[in-house]
Amino acid sequence: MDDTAQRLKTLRQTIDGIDDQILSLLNQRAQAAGQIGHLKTGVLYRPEREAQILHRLKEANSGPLPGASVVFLFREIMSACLAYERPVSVACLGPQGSFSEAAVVRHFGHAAQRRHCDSLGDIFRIVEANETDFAVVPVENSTEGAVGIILDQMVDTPLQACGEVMLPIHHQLLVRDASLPLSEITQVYSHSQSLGQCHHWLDAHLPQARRIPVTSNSEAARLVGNSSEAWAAIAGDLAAEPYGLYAVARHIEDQVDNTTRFLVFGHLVAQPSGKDKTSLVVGVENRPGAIHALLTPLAEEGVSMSRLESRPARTHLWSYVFYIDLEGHQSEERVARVLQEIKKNSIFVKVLGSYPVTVSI
Ligand SMILES: O=C(O)C(=O)C[C@]1(C(=O)O)C=C[C@@H](O)C=C1
Repeated sequence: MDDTAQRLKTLRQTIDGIDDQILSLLNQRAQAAGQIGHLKTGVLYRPEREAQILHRLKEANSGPLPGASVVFLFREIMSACLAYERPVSVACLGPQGSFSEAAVVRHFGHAAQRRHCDSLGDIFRIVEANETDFAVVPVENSTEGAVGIILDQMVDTPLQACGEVMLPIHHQLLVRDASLPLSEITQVYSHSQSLGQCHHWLDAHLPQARRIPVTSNSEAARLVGNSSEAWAAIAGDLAAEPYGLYAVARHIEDQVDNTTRFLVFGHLVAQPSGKDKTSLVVGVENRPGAIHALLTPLAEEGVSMSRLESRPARTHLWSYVFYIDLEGHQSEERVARVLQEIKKNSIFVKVLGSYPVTVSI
């Protein structure tokens, strides 16, 4: 055996020894999680605890593994431990291969059981009926803005927002026959948001193709996979393989940092994690200075606002509701005082929930 082969053998023995230790520790961890599970009632998932664990390990990490890998690995470890206690079930826009499914996996790990829904309209209903523990829904995209139908449903649902997910969105042009020239594609299918996010690329490369919006990107991939027409779908990587499609153009989104923010909804009220956000919907009178009065308490209490979005109220013509994200948990005194003041200056307030800020990877 030469010198290199000997060194390889020794290093692999070292790795085998480490793997044995990791395996034993993982099983000890799963057992501890199982014991915690016996002390709880109802849903076992605890978003604030998971966020604290990920923040702590990311900060404690001295490398050489990057922080993103540490977060990814421990997310999966917690996912497996939670599944050992009892698997969590999550509704998302489907079919298989959607960005919503990618958001579920990014937040809950691969052990989460996914329930694919045909339309955004079904998703809240499924969780409200206790058919799944949680729902993950898209609320805004960095290129296309708010997802209106979800904003409207957030006002009506009795569910609580208990988590957020930031997902980088990279679009691929998917076809059944990889030799099909782009100039022969007659129709391109995708969710309307995704068609909007690839608008310039489509103008430049597929000017002849009709753009057809469907309920989700993965539904577009499914349609194209089932047809022998010269059609294409715009969807993410996850949607290619299940429907026998090939990516003939990659990263076709107009903005390189295209990101979608999702919220997690469930019956659970997330406890403070130390780094939280609170989302609310507020209706104000249509009078001069109403918004100013609404926002003044934020400045006075030093509470930052990370989002302010207006949307027509469906009850009166030309009146608006505002979607506001505040930094902090509603149980913090200064946030509670701000909410009190906002209530005084508005027609109605609905606190959608407080939840840990997404742990970036
Ligand atoms: O600490 C708990 O409450 C646990 O159930 C353990 C654990 C973990 O694996 O660390 C598992 C699932 C929860 O979502 C949070 C944490």
